[in-house]
Amino acid sequence: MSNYIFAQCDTVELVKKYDTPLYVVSEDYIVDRIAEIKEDFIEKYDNVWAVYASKAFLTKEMARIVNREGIGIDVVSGGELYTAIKADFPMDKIIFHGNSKTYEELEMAIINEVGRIVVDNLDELHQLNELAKKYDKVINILYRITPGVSIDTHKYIQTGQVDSKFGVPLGEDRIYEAIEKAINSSNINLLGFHFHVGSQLHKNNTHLEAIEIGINVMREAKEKFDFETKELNVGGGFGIKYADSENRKPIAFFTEPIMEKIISTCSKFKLNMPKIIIEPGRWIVGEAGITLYNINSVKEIPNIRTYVGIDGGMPDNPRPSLYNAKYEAIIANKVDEKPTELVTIAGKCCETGDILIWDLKVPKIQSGDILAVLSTGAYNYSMASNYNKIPKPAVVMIKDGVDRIIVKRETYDDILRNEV
Ligand SMILES: Cc1ncc(COP(=O)(O)O)c(C=O)c1O
Ligand SMILES: N[C@@H](CCCC[NH3+])C(=O)O
Repeated sequence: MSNYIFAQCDTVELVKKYDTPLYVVSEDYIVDRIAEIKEDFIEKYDNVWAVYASKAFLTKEMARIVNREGIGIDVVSGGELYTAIKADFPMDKIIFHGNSKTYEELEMAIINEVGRIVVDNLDELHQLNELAKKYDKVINILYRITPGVSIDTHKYIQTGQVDSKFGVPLGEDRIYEAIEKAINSSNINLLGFHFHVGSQLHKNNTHLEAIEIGINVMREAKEKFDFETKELNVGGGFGIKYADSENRKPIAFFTEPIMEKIISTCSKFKLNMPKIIIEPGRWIVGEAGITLYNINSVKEIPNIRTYVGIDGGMPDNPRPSLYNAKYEAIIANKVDEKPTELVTIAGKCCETGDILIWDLKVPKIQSGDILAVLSTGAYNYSMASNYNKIPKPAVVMIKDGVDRIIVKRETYDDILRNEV
């Protein structure tokens, strides 16, 4: 009987060593994805750049890996910025996002000389300019625009539609008022524009539609204010494989048409080519991760369904309950056995909706078996909570078949550390 091998490691042995639930992340996979971005995007075109959207998965070690591989990082909160600082990430390679940044977060970004701040609204611009004056700095910014496109993904992970909390809306010339204000702000250096249309996209048409809209803003800004756009950041959102019916596309599937479209549209309108930035998160790390669980119980409701209770669920992976996200899984200690039954993988929270997988085909299983849920590298550890006072799992990173702990398992005392 053989066990499931992930990133050259026997997952059952990992469980013996580190216990469950356990996030396991392949460094080799992450390095391969970044290498693909370098080869097919960064080295292929002039004046382009990639930053990793760290909200997908961020630890100090992840920031060190991304830095070593030579791309930038996007952060979206003081906490993510702090993690990057503690990992000695070069501050000029950081882009700071966020639709509702606090005064303290803006101040932190300024003091630490973050490379670019993506400004979401005019209140933020005003605060930033005042803070920049206080610290006698000039801040590089991009405006996040809301392109107003329709997006083929779950409603909760669409971002670029007209009715969105993200970015400066394009209706009623709001963006031109914002551009003029930025140009006239003493301590602001407007570099250009950013949009992010949505996440887990398997088609490239939405990016292309948004590019047309973005370049139109560039064109009008040139006409109205003689403003030359130096940077256009087209966001991330490139999809990965979760279910068997999906496939991760090569990065070039997105970047080639993106670059073609930008080059041809800029040339049509006689605009200089700006620096083009992409921000993949999930695409770099999603398939790099799996989660290992112990099966606690197998409960059959005759003629209805069989619930398989595991030692994790919603707190370590909220995506199924939040977005109805689908996952594939295997029984790690029974990979050679034929799937014969259909079961439902139930999380351990006191919550009916805490179901990780509704229908999973498995061989005959029993308590003590190990479940490996696949493609959990993105938005699992980073979205984990302590609901029901459940400690967060450890994270093990694997390189060349050698495992090392990068985040220790939380203890009950860790959960209570700030309580009086
Ligand atoms: C501004 C921005 N950039 C990049 C990303 C990365 O998204 P993904 O992980 O889907 O590539 C997101 C999240 O959707 C985002 O909001
Ligand atoms: N957290 C989401 C995506 C949000 C991406 C950031 N805007 C997910 O798991 O799919």
